[in-house]
Amino acid sequence: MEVTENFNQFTVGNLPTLIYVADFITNIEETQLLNNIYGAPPSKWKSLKNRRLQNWGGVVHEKGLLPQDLPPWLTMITRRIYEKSGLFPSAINHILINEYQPNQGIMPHQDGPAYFPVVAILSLGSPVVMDFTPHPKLKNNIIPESSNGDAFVTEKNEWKDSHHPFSILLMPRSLLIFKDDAYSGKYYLHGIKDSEVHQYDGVINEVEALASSEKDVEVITRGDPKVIHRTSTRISLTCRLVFKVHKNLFKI
Ligand SMILES: O=C(O)CCC(=O)C(=O)O
Ligand SMILES: [Fe+2]
Repeated sequence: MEVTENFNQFTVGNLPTLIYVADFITNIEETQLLNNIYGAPPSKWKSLKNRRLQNWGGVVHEKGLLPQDLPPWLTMITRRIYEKSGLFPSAINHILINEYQPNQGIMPHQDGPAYFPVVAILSLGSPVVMDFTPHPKLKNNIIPESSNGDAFVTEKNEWKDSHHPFSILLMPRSLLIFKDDAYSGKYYLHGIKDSEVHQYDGVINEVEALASSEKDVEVITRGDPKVIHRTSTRISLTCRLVFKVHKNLFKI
């Protein structure tokens, strides 16, 4: 599937295919989303070792999705991503909402096999740097994590010659979409460091990200080194499509 003309202008880096859209939502929409997320019943949160998450759209199993209707405050966003990107073959039906404290992150991983291989991540709150690392050659250290069907992999410093590590700065209200090599666990893992200071020297989208950052300027040091001070919580919405949807639990 081709990126819509509308979104083609937002591709960043040299790799197929990363798209960074600054200010995909407004400040008001960001506040409304945060109100809805924190207004959800406390039981909606699941605590992991290094972050909390909410799962929306149903439970992802190896064999597909046991679907649950998405609330309108989420479909308002997923419909916009679906329509503007042109990258999903049908409507987005699964959203993982991750919450990170300033000293929390997500270890390098590839997204699970149940998903159509395109992911859209909407960022709210504190900026962070996401790192893309070439997949380790050694595959004997995969640690499965059951919460969302994703496979997590411990870090190694080996990579294929043609694929080098790179990073991307994720500002609040921005949308990141990646697919192809950047998505495929064969080539890259993505992760976020669990440190309160993130260096953004050399990120592939520095110009695009900083162009819209006036009001976030207090957390960004433009000197040497270029760093972000993560002073507040970050929330991300990981929006994906699970192709196989099971209407009936007992047929799985
Ligand atoms: O929080 C993020 O930006 C990344 C989340 C992620 O990679 C995932 O949920 O699989
Ligand atoms: Fe991921």
